[in-house]
Amino acid sequence: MSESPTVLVIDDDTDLRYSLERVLSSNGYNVLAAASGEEGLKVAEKEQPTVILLDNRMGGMSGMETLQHLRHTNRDAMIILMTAFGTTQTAIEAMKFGAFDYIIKPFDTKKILSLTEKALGAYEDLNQEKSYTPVLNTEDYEEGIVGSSEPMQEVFKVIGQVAASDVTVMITGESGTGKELVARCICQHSHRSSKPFIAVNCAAIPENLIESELFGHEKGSFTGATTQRRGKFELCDGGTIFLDEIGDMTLSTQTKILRAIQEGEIQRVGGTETIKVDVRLTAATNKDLEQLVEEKEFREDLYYRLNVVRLRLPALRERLVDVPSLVDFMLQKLSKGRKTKAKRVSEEAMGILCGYPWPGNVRELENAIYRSAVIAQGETILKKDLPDDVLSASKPVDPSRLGTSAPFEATAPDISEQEANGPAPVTPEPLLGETKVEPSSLKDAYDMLYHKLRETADENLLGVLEKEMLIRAFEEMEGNQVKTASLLGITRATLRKRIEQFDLK
Ligand SMILES: Nc1ncnc2c1ncn2[C@@H]1O[C@H](COP(=O)(O)OP(=O)(O)OP(=O)(O)O)[C@@H](O)[C@H]1O
Repeated sequence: MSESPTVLVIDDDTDLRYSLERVLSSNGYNVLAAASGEEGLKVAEKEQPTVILLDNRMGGMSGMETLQHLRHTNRDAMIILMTAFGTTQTAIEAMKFGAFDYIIKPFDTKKILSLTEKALGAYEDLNQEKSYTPVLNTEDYEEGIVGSSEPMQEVFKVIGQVAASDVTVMITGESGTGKELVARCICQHSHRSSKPFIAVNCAAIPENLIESELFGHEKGSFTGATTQRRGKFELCDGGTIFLDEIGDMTLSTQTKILRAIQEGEIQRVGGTETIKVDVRLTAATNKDLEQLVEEKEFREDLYYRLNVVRLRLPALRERLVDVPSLVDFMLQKLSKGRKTKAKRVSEEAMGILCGYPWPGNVRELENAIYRSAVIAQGETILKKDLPDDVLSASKPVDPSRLGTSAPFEATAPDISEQEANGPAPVTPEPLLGETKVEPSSLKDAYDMLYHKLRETADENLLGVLEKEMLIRAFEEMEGNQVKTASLLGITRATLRKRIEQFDLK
């Protein structure tokens, strides 16, 4: 095979074919030509060119048809469709059938050369980049919850411990961490698994409708109640109800929920009949319920009832080690559903995904992977396919260096079991100094510190850091200003200024 990259021109226009051959070969390409789709397919299969310039309008097999055949015989080739009609439909079709790009005729030499160059670059990226091969525990895939990091293993343990009993489980964690997924998993592993699981997002239902949604209503109980309707608690009898965003309910609804779980009884809106229900409750919130209790916005007795077992889901940035398996799981799901053809991620792209703090957690990762898989030209997602916000904010890491524990911070789920009638202790979120897993290197320590600071301070990061360093250095030097200044590498005068500035006297 020739050293120079091979370009195949498929066009039934002899003049254009000839000029393309001339331009491309004088720019160092090894050029092959075919005068029809049928002929082009034969040459392409035999010669496996890197780039194919394909005319859309040809007698016999059309460009679009040829393109579809080529995608089977020449999977990695970069195909540029040449079309005289630049319609949106042609563009969409061409990309849908896996073209690298398309160009509208007539075009100038510079344009076709630069596009060919670009296609060649993409080909090289695709073939030279090693794809990342994660070590996976595919058993998790069947459960639908992926995570081999220490914090997730703790979560799984708690799920196992609580699933068999009927205790109320309160799931906390940032948005997108998988609270609903965990609630479903608890239900699947309980004796209620054959009964309904119903999820209700309390924040998404208007205040005046939430009670009717949960407990049902009698005909004529309010304007619009034209028939009797059963609510979620009744529909869920024998099963598990998941109340998401429970912190968003009015006090009156809270009272009724308390009765439903305490007495196992409900009343439809506008009704007098007491209906027995047997429902296991799981609930979630990303609000500070303790604060709501203090502000009398949330009933204290309900709070304690809900907190029989409390499960805190770690943010994804606390368990970046799970990113490779989550990505693989997501890609498998997508390709099974035939939504995309991407099957893997290049090593470089995986490094970027593992170095991004994912403020929107697994949901954000899911969206990013879906988008990248749609954009990817071949079976491998490359750096260029990743969303801009991920590319710009990521500090790429070597995925294999992430180890088995969380890189930034590992916090065991916040679980506290209590007897049904006793209050559950409220476990505060861990503080900066309470990180349970040692960072494996100084770089990890800086990463961890940086992300912690980003969570707590919106600006003046250096100022916050400086103050903390100063306090610690002072403690170590037992308040000796000369030694502290020398340790910090500043003059005593600067130290005094900082003491005043940070009010440390
Ligand atoms: N560990 C996980 N493994 C696989 N997929 C996950 C995992 N965690 C979350 N997901 C996926 O991420 C998406 C968001 O999860 P889910 O809706 O359960 O989050 P949430 O915490 O309930 O979010 P919100 O607070 O916004 O309601 C879902 O599509 C879910 O399937």
